[in-house]
Parts: sequence; C-alpha cells; structure tokens
Amino acid sequence: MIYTLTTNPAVDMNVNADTLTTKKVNRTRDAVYTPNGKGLNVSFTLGHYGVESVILGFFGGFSGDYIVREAEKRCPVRPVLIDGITRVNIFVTTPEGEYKFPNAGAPVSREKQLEMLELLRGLDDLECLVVSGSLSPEMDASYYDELIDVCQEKGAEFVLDISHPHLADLVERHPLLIKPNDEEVAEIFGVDVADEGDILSALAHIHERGAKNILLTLGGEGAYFSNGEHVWRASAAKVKVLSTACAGDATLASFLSAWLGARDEVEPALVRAMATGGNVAMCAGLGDFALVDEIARSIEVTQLS
Ligand SMILES: O=P(O)(O)OC[C@@]1(O)O[C@H](CO)[C@@H](O)[C@@H]1O
Repeated sequence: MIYTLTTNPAVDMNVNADTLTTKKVNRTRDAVYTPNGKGLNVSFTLGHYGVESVILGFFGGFSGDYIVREAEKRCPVRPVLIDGITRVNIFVTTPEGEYKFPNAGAPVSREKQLEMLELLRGLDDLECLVVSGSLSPEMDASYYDELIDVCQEKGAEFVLDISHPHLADLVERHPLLIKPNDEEVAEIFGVDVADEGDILSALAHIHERGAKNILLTLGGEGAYFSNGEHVWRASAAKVKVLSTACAGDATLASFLSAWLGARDEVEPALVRAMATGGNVAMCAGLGDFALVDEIARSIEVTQLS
C-alpha cells in the first residue's frame, strides 16, 4: 500500500481580486475552499487514476476536522490529532498573476510526532511512503530521518517532495524518487540549472549523492526524468494558467500512478504527468481532471540518453 504523509496540511482558499494593494480594502470573490496539503493532493490524484493510498497527517481544529471529513470521502485517512488549528493557505488570483500566502501552520508537539512514528511502525502493508510539503513549526528537519528510519526498518521505499535544505543530505538515504523544481535544485544542491547542459549535470550530481530517480519539474518549461541510466525530457502543457497551486503534486502523483507499476515505461508516465499538471494549473485546487486526455495529445517526450 502507498501511504502519503502531509506533515503540514492546509485548507486552501482560492479567491479572485481585481487588485491587491496596501492602504485599501482588497475585496475578493469566487472563494473556493479545498482540503489540501501536498500529500493529500497526491492521494487524491492517485485515487483519480485508480491507485489506492492512505492519507497520513497531523490535523487540528475546525479546519483539521473539515479536511479529514472531506478526505475520507475519497481515501482512507489515519489522522494524528493535534491541539492547534490546521492552517488556511490563501491563493489570490489577480489580473497581474497569482499571490500565494501559505501560513507556517499549527505546531506539532514531539509527543504527536512520536505518535505518527508509532503509527507508521505498526503498519503491516507499508510499501511506499510519499512524504510531501513543509514541516510544521516545532518539527526539526531530523524528523525526516526518523521517518526514513521507519521505512527502512520495514523494507519500504520512500518518495520525497520537500523543499527543505536537508534534502541534500536525505538523498544519501536513497529515496526511490525525489521531485524538486529548478529553483529547489539550484538552492538545495548549489548547482546551475540555466540550460539543458546544466540540468543534465545537476541530475548526474544528485544521482551520485544517492537519489534513485529524479523528476525535475520546470513549470511552464516542462520536466526531466532521470533514472540514473537514462534521461527523458517532457514538454509542458500549453494551457491558460489560473493557479499553479497543487499542479506539482498532481504531476508527481499522476507520474507515480503509471510508473510505480511499470518502471521501464517512462514515456506514458511522463505524458500523463505533464497533462495532469497542466489541467490542474487551469483550475482552483485540483479541479476535476476532465481535460487530461485532450491535453496529453500535445505533450512530447524525448529520450535524451
Ligand atoms: O507549505 P507547503 O507544505 O510546502 O505547501 C502547502 C501547499 O501550498 O502546497 C499545496 C500545493 O502544492 C497546497 O495545497 C498547500 O496549501
């Protein structure tokens, strides 16, 4: 079974506004509230493609209750309940573009962190843990190591979609897959990603450090996938972007939904990933994936080596 762990879930609130300025009341409209956090988005997208997963995360307060209740309609959820209030992240779309306001989130006490590790240790069907998103306040980066320790004790694989600088060390623990974007690769691994030559060197460098597979996303410029032996380039979907929130998570999950069970068939997995990410970028939240097949026809994948 695949488990997704969201260390810092959120209700996402997407709104539209004509302008966003100081010294003025910024009226917004068209509010869309969705139960989110990066790992939840991964589970919802896996579910769309018929791949079962279980949601793990820390939830509290009215917003935490809402997320658990809504998520349970789509996937099994094993929550660890905390005292604080799960954050509400705000995404404001204006004619000039999108403003993102993620909150730091509710603190998760050490006791609750240990409760999650115990929950993980008690799972008898853990095959792959997808760890996604930021850490809650009071969580040290070493929590990632503790999660990986449990996965390795249990012989499970793990996937990391995190932007913490500690990722540079965590790749030495041989994650099955990491999904950084170009900015994260440059900042975390201290390498250039200005052109394809740089990107290929960066991928080789990250493999040398220990990552088994890398899905490098470049937003509107497409993506690269490398399995340490071969590298593929995928074009981006040409779509009218409404909100990029959730698009990266949907890209990762849709890639996993095809690739986990057929690891030699990278091309169809990349086509699905880019089309799904593109469709999600057209919507507030994850949307309904209705245009994926149509968008997929325009995605080009090239094997580079
Ligand atoms: O603060 P994090 O955990 O890095 O990101 C949280 C978040 O922005 O990521 C998702 C989109 O990827 C949203 O659903 C959610 O609000």
